[in-house]
Amino acid sequence: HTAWDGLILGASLATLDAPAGYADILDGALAWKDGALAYVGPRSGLPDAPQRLAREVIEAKGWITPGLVDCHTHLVFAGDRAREFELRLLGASYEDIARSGGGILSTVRATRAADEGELLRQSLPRAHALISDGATTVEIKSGYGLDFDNERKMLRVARRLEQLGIGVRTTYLAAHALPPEYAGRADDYIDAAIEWLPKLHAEGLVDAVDAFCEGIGFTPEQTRRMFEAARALGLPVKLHADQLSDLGGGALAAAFDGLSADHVEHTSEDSVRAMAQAGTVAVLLPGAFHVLRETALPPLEAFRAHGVPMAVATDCNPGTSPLQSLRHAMQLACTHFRLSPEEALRGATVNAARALGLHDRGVLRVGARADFVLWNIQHPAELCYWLGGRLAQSVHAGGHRVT
Ligand SMILES: O=C(O)CC[C@@H]1NC(=O)NC1=O
Ligand SMILES: [Fe+3]
Repeated sequence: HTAWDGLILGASLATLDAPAGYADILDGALAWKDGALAYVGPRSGLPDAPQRLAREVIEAKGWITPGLVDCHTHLVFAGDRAREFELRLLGASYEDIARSGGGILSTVRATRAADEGELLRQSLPRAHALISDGATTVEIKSGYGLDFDNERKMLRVARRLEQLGIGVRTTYLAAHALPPEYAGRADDYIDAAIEWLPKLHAEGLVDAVDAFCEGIGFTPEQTRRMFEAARALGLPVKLHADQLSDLGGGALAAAFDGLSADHVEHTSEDSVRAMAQAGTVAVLLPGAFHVLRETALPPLEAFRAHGVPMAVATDCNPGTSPLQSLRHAMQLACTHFRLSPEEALRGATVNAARALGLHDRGVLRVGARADFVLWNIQHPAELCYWLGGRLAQSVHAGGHRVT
């Protein structure tokens, strides 16, 4: 279990008889000041920590971990696609549905029809669900608006979810699908999406830029143009890469020093090498793999062999991954991708923060954001073991208790 080093702050005194090898176990006490962790370590050394918290930790039968970071979600959207779920169970493929005007475009129609307040109202329950299962930072993409006003509306709603006390990082994903008004004119649409970007960035609505590089999405050349526009504004990039086929998406993200390449089921070993070279994180999305009944596994051994950090995220979206628990995504990553529970937890904390270009969270250390979760578990592997259930006793973000 020494591989857990650096991940688990420690256990309450009640569980100090935890499995041998948890060399870094402390008595789980911690303190914060102004939203950052001011002290971690034995309770006896606590300077001015809130005694209430110290008592809660020490007397709880639980473990503390860093707050979970969900580094890939589409959680702002209107409507749902339950009917499509039925059609896929009757044999329709995801691509068939997309090509016949359903899929992403049906969510685009619903999202365009909802005003900002309604979009926020429909998105709040999904954000609350992620938080109640341990998420304290959530990445949220646009990509169901596909015109300036509606992409802006989505990004504004994403920013407003910070009202829940969590960290929010926004990603501009106008290059998610071709809207009907640009049917057959993908290059013209990319021109328009590039034109909207600086205006949205000027309003403080964009933290990163993404694209769906796929046969049913955009070409590598169109993706490259989107990325060049991001680079011109100093914005980092990430990519929906090699999800259904190998278009060299992993290498394309790496060529722009991308924060991450996501999905990566069909990513080649050459792309893995390029990702390792660039420090690009591989974001595994086992929810979409599971729901689409995908069979191609991401090149996990290549990621491990080349030292590409692996993150795990929900990809919370109405089509391929209507998943509202990052802990459940961790379970799926272990079951489908054979990640160890330690790799899955690292993938939802340290590596997920890295996939967002953040270094002040995903780990418990002095000076980091005071984001942490107190779990009702006796062993950290339980986070990946239990399907469902409510394991989080309390969730703390930026020095405030959010659940
Ligand atoms: O089906 C949806 O609504 C989004 C699907 C999601 N977007 C993407 O580029 N790949 C996905 O799995
Ligand atoms: Fe996605």
